[in-house]
Amino acid sequence: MELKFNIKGSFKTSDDASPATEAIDEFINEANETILKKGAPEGEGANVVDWNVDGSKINITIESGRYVRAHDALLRMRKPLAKKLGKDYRIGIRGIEIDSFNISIPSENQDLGELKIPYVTDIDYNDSVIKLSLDVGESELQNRVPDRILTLMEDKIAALRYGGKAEHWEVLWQSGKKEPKFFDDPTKEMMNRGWIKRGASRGQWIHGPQLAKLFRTFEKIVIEEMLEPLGYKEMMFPKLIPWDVWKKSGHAKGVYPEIYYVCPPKSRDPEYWEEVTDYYNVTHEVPTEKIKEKIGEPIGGLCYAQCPPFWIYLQGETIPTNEFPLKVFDHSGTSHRYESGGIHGIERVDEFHRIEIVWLGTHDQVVSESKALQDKYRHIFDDILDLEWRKAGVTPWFMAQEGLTGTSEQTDVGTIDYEAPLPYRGDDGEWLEFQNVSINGNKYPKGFNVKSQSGDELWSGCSGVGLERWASVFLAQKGLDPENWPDEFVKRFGELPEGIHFL
Ligand SMILES: Nc1ncnc2c1ncn2[C@@H]1O[C@H](COS(=O)(=O)NC(=O)[C@@H](N)CO)[C@@H](O)[C@H]1O
Ligand SMILES: [Zn+2]
Repeated sequence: MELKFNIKGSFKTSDDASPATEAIDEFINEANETILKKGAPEGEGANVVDWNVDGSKINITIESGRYVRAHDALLRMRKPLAKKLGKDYRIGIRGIEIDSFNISIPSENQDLGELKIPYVTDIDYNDSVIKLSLDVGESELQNRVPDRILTLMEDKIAALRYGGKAEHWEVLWQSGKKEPKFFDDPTKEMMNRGWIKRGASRGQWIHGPQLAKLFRTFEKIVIEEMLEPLGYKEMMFPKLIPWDVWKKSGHAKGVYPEIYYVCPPKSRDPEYWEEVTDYYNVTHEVPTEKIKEKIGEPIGGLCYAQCPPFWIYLQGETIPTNEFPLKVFDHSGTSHRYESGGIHGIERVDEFHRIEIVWLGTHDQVVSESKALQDKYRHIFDDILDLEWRKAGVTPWFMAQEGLTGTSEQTDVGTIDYEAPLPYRGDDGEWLEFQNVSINGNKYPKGFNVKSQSGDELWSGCSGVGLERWASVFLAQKGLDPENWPDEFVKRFGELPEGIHFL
């Protein structure tokens, strides 16, 4: 059974179209041979399988497969038919009405669960076919809504077929084994020594002077040993992300379960909020139900991937060829993800600190910049932090964040995860991803319409350095006592600051 479109609709005419029945018959027979086959492979295309004139309505039934889809066929017919009726009978076509629209999709997998898809009024599962009934009008046809519904359904069926295909993962490089200096959970040890305390919010920590200095030393090393020598310039990217950015970065396709949403107040007028402030002042409870009525729709959310908002800076611009490769980085604020349940140490938190590195240029420039960064990272992890670590090729981060698995068709596009063992997890404990380097192909320059004066296709890459993750790995392998830390690191760290003491 093939994919099938079936549409029953009508052209509404300005006058009774019965006198034109002969001409309409001629038109439809010809259309079945010409415009309804144009662009379709041999034997494919659309067919008018039934029609009749009923006063000022020309009722029509069109069937098709994947090529020249029934709704496209209907739209293709409108203009030439109107021309013919206008010229010979002075009858106009006022519009298109859709009485029924069905898409039948062959699929062995039927358990798609309870789906709520816009414009889909019914989903009927019978032997290996999923039949969708759509309730759409002419403007939805113009806006390609049926095609997007089909793509969405085929993605869902494909995801089922791969059975949530395991994430792509292959080791690319591995350092030598290193003797651990420490075997406990660094988060527990840091809490014992007052280096950190839990923040008031879910998955959030407050970093004491010791850990803050560790983070700042990591940043100093990344900037001095890598970003400055490679010519990266610091910028400051926004941390409140509106939907428009996530629509262009692709996150709007599937990041909803993990976003910390942001809703603005409906009014700044203190009087508008008086009921809320009075309620709190009397009860010392925050009336969130009342607040919900007084705030608007979410305008987006807190920073999630850190690089997307940067692209608004370049959006719509053409950049001189000799400016490439453009190289920037940001570490101006926190990222927030509503991570899955379970309390984790600082390895997986809802609020984290990251250096986001972004570079763009031609394909060759982006690939060679990625290699240059990887060389510097190796120098940092081998010669300064003295870590045991490895690199693994994985599903590109931006695909994973759109709910996709597998790898990109574009060669050279992909993400390299940097992973390290945490001795306290035991010999076969899961290694922790502590940063990554990605080549994102043309996705961002295209998504944000950024051009090069040369007209070459622009590519970009990004690398995320998670400071909580670096700290987790470094402290898990080296412990919290600077006398056990590598000299090259201590040289850059200096003295361990005194923390705050409690009685
Ligand atoms: N929940 C989290 N807690 C701590 N660090 C995190 C968390 N999520 C991501 N990170 C850090 O951020 C890095 C990059 O995150 S990512 O989702 O893999 N990639 C991206 O978002 C890319 N834009 C590169 O930053 C991770 O390697 C990790 O170091
Ligand atoms: Zn990024």
